[in-house]
Amino acid sequence: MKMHSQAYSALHAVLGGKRLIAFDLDGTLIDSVPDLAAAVARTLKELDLPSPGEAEVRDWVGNGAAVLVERALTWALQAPPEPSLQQRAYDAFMVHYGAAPNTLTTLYPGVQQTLKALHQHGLMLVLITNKPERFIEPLLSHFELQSYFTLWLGGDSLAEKKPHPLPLLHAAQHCQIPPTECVMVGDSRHDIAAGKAAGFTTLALPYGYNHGEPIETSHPDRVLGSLTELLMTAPQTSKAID
Ligand SMILES: O=C(O)COP(=O)(O)O
Ligand SMILES: [Mg+2]
Repeated sequence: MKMHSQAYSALHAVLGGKRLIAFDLDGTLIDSVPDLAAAVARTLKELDLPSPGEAEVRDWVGNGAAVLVERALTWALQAPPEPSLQQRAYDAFMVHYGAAPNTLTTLYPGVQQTLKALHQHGLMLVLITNKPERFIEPLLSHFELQSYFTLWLGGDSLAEKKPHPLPLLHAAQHCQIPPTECVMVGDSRHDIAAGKAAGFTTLALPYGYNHGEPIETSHPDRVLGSLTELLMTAPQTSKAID
């Protein structure tokens, strides 16, 4: 057990000098796969195709709704879908998910408390997800998180989505904060790649959706055990980056 005098503020160690934190949504703040999987299952059933389970859908999340639907169809057909079927399935998925985006979805532990504390600490918080923009506000509002965010961007808000750095650079510019003072917090290789390309510090969470790969393989600046590690005063451990 380390002495209290050796304790350090993880908030300062991780976020010292930082002014903007960009959060990913699915797999970082919310465990949304149960509702995504239910919407995918309804979509495929409607098309008389076999339905995948949550475990499959978990590995398909990360590149937005169109790619999720395309992966589900490719799995069900064992071949890439024709464009007309892809469009029908996408339209059906948007209706099904839009009708029930928060029935089975839960917040990960410590999310509310961490966002509130960071916001009170004066950090600018933005949300950058690959989820279609129309689903963001209903989810944030359901979980009472929207007041913490200055800006949110979906996968269809701009011309490019993660892993492209555009949404991150757009957020930094919107908030007039240089990328060197910005952090990207996410669960997938797309968050880490976008963060690195934008010149943000990258923090990863290991519990989300990363196509079945450990997030360490994307070499984030630091892997957190949970979001609350951004706030805790903790003894120095091997997890510190420098
Ligand atoms: O919708 C997705 O595919 C992933 O969304 P995320 O960027 O919030 O993880
Ligand atoms: Mg994610």
